[in-house]
Amino acid sequence: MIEDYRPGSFLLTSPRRAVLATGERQIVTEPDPDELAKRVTKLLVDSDTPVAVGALPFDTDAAPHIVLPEAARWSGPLPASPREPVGAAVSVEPVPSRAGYARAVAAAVDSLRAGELRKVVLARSLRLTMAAPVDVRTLLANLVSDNASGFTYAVDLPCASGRRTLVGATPEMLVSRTGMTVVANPLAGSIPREQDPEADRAAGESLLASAKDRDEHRVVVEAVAEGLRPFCRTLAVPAEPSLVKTTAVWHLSTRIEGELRDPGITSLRLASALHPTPAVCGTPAAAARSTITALEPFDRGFYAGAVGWCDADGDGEWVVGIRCGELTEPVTGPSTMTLYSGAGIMPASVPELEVTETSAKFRTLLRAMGLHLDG
Ligand SMILES: C=C(O[C@H]1C=CC=C(C(=O)O)[C@@H]1O)C(=O)O
Repeated sequence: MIEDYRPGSFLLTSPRRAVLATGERQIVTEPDPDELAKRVTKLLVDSDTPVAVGALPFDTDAAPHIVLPEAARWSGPLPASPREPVGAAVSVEPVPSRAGYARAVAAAVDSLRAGELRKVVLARSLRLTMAAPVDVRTLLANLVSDNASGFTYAVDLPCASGRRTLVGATPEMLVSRTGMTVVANPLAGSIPREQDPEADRAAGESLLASAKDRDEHRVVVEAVAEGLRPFCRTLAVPAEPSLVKTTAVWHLSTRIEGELRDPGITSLRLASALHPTPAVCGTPAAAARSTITALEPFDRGFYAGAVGWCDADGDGEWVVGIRCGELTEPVTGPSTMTLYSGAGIMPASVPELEVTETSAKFRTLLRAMGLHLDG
């Protein structure tokens, strides 16, 4: 299926299936969640378009980008393929610097200890100026090969001229709806993987035992359960997190499953009810958002948003838009790829460890691009 990806297409793969959508019949940018879900469902029911695809930005006041494509098709999980080079970077600019990020984390820890906040997620970026155009199809194939148990995606984003594409491989599913069954799988609490298998296992176990990480995780599970409860007749929330791993990091994970009260609630409506969870924002959400605005020197755009699809029955799958880069291809001049990586900050956070954790998270994209850089 990846062979058929073209610039401008939408692709989302999961361990169960992949969806590829091409062309744009209509774009919906309504920010109100109820209105957005209603409008998209009406367009799907009134047309022969099988699915709507797209992304919600991090900022819930900003416009979503939901597309009714010309054509869409599903396949089973995508196979791994031989790795191919993607392209070299001529310059790499960390924004903020690693030291600047450590200072922002220290400032957030001060606010957390003062009791204004319970948790906040702070991100940093790496701006890569590319020596040659990036072949997104090859990048996607490399991401799929490295992240068989994750969700690889490419979304075309609104752009005044040239092209902007969000590309990534996230381990985190925000929410899926299949008939009356709703599943959410929040992740939060992380530790970098180790090369040595014994040390790697020990790192995972230390994460599972870490009080700071379990608190950081609990905040997200509580918010997701609270967000789903009004829509669900039943909701099963495991008391204990489990471990999941990507090639770069271990995470704490909790799979929540519920049964919908009302078949009219679509996967898109559920996604916008949950987004942004404290896995990307914090608690309380409004205070966390102001802290993010004050401490991060960039606009997140669609990083830490949601990416997914919704069909005419309301079924669909939405993932958290992390472990990604935003590729900007201007009409003239070099392409840039801005990678984003964030970490949940708690009162017990140590700034240098959050720098190391965000470095490890950059590796998902750096590795798939064939770049051996220490972000
Ligand atoms: C915000 C990111 O990760 C989130 C998801 C899983 C674990 C996280 C953590 O442990 O900090 C983050 O909350 C990111 O990768 O940019």
